[in-house]
Amino acid sequence: MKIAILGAGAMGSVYGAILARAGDNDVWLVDRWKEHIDAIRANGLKVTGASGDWLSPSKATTDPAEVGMCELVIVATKTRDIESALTGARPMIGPETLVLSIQNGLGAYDILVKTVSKDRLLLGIAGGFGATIPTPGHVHHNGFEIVKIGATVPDAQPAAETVAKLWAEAGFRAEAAPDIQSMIWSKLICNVTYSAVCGITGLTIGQVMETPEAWRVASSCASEAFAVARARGIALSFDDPVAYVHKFGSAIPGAKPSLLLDRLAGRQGEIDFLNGAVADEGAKLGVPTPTNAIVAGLVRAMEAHDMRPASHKN
Ligand SMILES: NC(=O)C1=CN([C@@H]2O[C@H](COP(=O)(O)OP(=O)(O)OC[C@H]3O[C@@H](n4cnc5c(N)ncnc54)[C@H](OP(=O)(O)O)[C@@H]3O)[C@@H](O)[C@H]2O)C=CC1
Ligand SMILES: CC(C)(CO)C(=O)C(=O)O
Repeated sequence: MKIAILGAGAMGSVYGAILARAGDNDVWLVDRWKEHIDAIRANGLKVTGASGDWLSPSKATTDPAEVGMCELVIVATKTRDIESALTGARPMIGPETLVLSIQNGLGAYDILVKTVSKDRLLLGIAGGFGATIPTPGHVHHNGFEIVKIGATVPDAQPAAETVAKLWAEAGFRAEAAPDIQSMIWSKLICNVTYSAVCGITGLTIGQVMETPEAWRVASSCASEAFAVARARGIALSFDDPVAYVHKFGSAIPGAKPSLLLDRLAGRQGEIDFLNGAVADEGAKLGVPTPTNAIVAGLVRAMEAHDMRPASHKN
């Protein structure tokens, strides 16, 4: 299958590398980060971490016109960049192209449906990867846990199953998700546990779990998000959110959530789609979310002053 990864940062690079390794796929990494793309074009994409240490044969470009029409475009930008990335990606997207978008948090769907027809739109989650780009041309991932792919309308469910099979054949633990709300909220509960607390303190996921004061705040974020999901009528496969997020974190203790990586790099993170979104949903439904509201406020204050967590012992 001809596939473009639109936004080949930390996660997009992992997706592209592994899909390209499968052999049958013609995979392009497309990103506006020239240094990263130039490094891949010159030396290949170096992958280290949970899938081993290896060199991926993915092709890479900053120009969607060089790629041309694709059968599948995987959007792996941050949520706030989806719209502009899709606008620039027009040469890769025709009437038959499937668009699979994989972001953490709430908000991607509302942006995507403005430009992608629902019968070609798939949403996904990737859980337990903890990916970073240590240097241009090199992606590292702490884990290799789960990928779920779902349709937003029943007509697109067969496409979700075909695409999930393609990912599984490439080596991902991937499956089609019959209920995308459940898929999105289950992952959101994990993200809001760690994103803001790590982003504020600079601690890794494992360090938050080991530090009682940090863990109290993190698990309170999880419990509040679980209560909001319940109030929204989201079907979840677990009853104990704290045990659920503890198991999630235990698989990637060394990982730094992307919100922390963004803070360390002085970039705006996804707080509005994570803890901020839980607080907004809670306010609409009358479910108290004081911890999520406070940590979201602190992250926004840090972003406003470009405050970065101090370095700490690992
Ligand atoms: N990192 C992780 O471990 C995980 C992240 N996620 C989620 O996956 C999504 C992606 O995260 P992550 O990979 O960490 O993010 P990154 O910031 O590492 O990667 C996103 C890439 O998209 C690029 N981009 C933005 N806009 C465009 C555009 N218009 N055209 C081309 N490229 C563009 C960015 O460039 P630039 O830097 O210039 O903005 C960046 O290189 C997020 O929603 C995140 O929450 C999910 C699971 C795990
Ligand atoms: C690392 C983390 C928790 C946030 O970016 C993540 O979403 C994942 O790897 O599943």
